[in-house]
Amino acid sequence: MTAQLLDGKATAAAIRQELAERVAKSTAITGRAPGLGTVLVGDDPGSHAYVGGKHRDCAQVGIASLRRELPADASQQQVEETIDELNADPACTGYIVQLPLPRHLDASAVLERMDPAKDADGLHPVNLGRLVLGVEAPLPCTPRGIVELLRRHDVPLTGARVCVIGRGVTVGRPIGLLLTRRSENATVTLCHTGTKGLAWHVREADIVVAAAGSPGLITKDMLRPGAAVLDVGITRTDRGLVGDIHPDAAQVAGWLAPMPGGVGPMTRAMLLTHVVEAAERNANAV
Ligand SMILES: Nc1nc(=O)c2c([nH]1)NC[C@@H]1CN(c3ccc(C(=O)N[C@@H](CCC(=O)O)C(=O)O)cc3)C=[N+]21
Repeated sequence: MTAQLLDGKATAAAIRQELAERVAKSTAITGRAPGLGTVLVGDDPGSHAYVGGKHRDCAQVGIASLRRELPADASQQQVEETIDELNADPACTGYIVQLPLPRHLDASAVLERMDPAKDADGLHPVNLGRLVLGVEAPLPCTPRGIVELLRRHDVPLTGARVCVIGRGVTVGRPIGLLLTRRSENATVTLCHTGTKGLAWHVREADIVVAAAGSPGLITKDMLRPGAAVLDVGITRTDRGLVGDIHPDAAQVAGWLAPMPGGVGPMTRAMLLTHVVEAAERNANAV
């Protein structure tokens, strides 16, 4: 067997087309295109590349770009002033603070200073709290992108056994909250570096979400034949970008979201979706 493709690249392109129509409508009502702000501190080439990709996506769907770039030695106060400015700017519909921030900065204090209504990443503590409570809010982009990718490929979620590997705040920690909502109704096991018998947990799963940042961690012998496998890991090596799923896994999996071309483009599409949803809320208030 060779796995069917969970094609994040094509799915994200389809979502961008849908969003372009919605942007045109909300812009007609409010008289202003939605704007995505990005706050980028320092000169990490990876971060610059990611932020560049987000603004390319914006241009495609008619969202304006508000780029804020600060030097690697920017002070906490400088970063917080940038946050205050975006909170107050009516041209900024939603924004993100590109993570990680340089180590001398207090990232939690920066995130908490954001207006939760402008949180395009769904990572503001108020919005994460709303996710726990089941109150509507922008969702973390990668988990929402994963659910959307599975839905659009008709991978069944109700009753599915999902094994998540990794407990990071952007993916592993929140995805269980999405997938165990009544509307998704999956059963989720969260594995991490302290897990005993990882292979056993993975083999039980109908859906495997690998978000550990450990290259080639999930091998074909660990998988239940036919499982849907999603690669969320990205590690930069001298061989280029390497995911958490070993390439051989495609021989056993029923579905595969590869890296690149799987979850990454979906994450970006969900970021745009949050900006459009915020713009539509603004248009409804007109
Ligand atoms: N506040 C914040 N929000 C984020 O969402 C955020 C962040 N900080 N910091 C870094 C991580 C990483 N991340 C990626 C998003 C898309 C791709 C993506 O589109 N990847 C392409 C390949 C890109 C390439 O070739 O470099 C793909 O998988 O096909 C990758 C990584 C978002 N992050």
